[in-house]
Amino acid sequence: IHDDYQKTADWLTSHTKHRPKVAIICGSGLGMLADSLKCQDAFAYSDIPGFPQSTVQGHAGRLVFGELKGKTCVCMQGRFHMYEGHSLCKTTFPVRVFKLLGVETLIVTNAAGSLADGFHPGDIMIIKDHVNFPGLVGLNPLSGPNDDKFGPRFPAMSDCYDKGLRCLAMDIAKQQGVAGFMQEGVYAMVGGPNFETIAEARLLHRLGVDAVGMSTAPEVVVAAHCGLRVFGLSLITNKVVKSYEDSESVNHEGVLEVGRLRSQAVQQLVTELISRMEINNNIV
Ligand SMILES: Nc1nc2ncn(CCNC(CO)CO)c2c(=O)[nH]1
Repeated sequence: IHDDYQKTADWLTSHTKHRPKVAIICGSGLGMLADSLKCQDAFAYSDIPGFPQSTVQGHAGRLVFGELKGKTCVCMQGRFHMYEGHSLCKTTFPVRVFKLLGVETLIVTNAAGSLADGFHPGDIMIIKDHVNFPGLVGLNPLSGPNDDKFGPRFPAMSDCYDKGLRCLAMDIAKQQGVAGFMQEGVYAMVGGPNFETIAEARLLHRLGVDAVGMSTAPEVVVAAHCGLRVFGLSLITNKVVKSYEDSESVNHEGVLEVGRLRSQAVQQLVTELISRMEINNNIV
């Protein structure tokens, strides 16, 4: 289905003059990142051949091209999740399209619940690494015949979150005065759509996971496979319930609320990161 990716890339290339080097995937309640793009060309997912549809509140369903600090970007306002019933090929379809458009760096953002003590709602966690639970049991976007045009049959995943970008992001956070609520940690993907049980939360915590969500890992696996540089961040929207005495329970509205609260800080961090990252002038 390589030509499906190519067909979508060709359709987009014929509908916008923008040739992006950076792609951004906006997580729940973080769609405002696209609003800061200048000279926008925006397309509803429903108008883009081969694109799945967004069905989750807080995920608009628009692909926005534009300029950010002089760098051409493409931004997904709304991502696709396995829990929506999309195949993993579909949830990660845009990543390979971005590769064919000439994108070199992928920035993924998501909302996540925190398991680690010392992580609080409103914190921004730079993703150092992930545990891809669905992938570990074979629910993996790379399953099936390998497409050698994109990458190797057995891709390494030991350095998929670019260290240089993580250091740059932390420096920027210090300069922007937001280091106080910056964290760095391990993100775990669970399938969802239900939130975890207490026993599952305690298991994840025991395994050294710092934050948990229902996305991101498949997109990063596909991005690493085709050689994109990746930076990820999780907006911590709630503390995961780990105690049977705790009456608090999590809900999606609360997740979106924290997104609104921190949207400015996330936007400023990502914008400055994009303006400061070097773009390799690979001739596409
Ligand atoms: N305990 C827990 N708290 C969370 N807060 C946000 N997310 C990320 C999942 N976001 C869903 C539901 O808000 C929408 O994609 C989670 C999660 O997966 N588990």
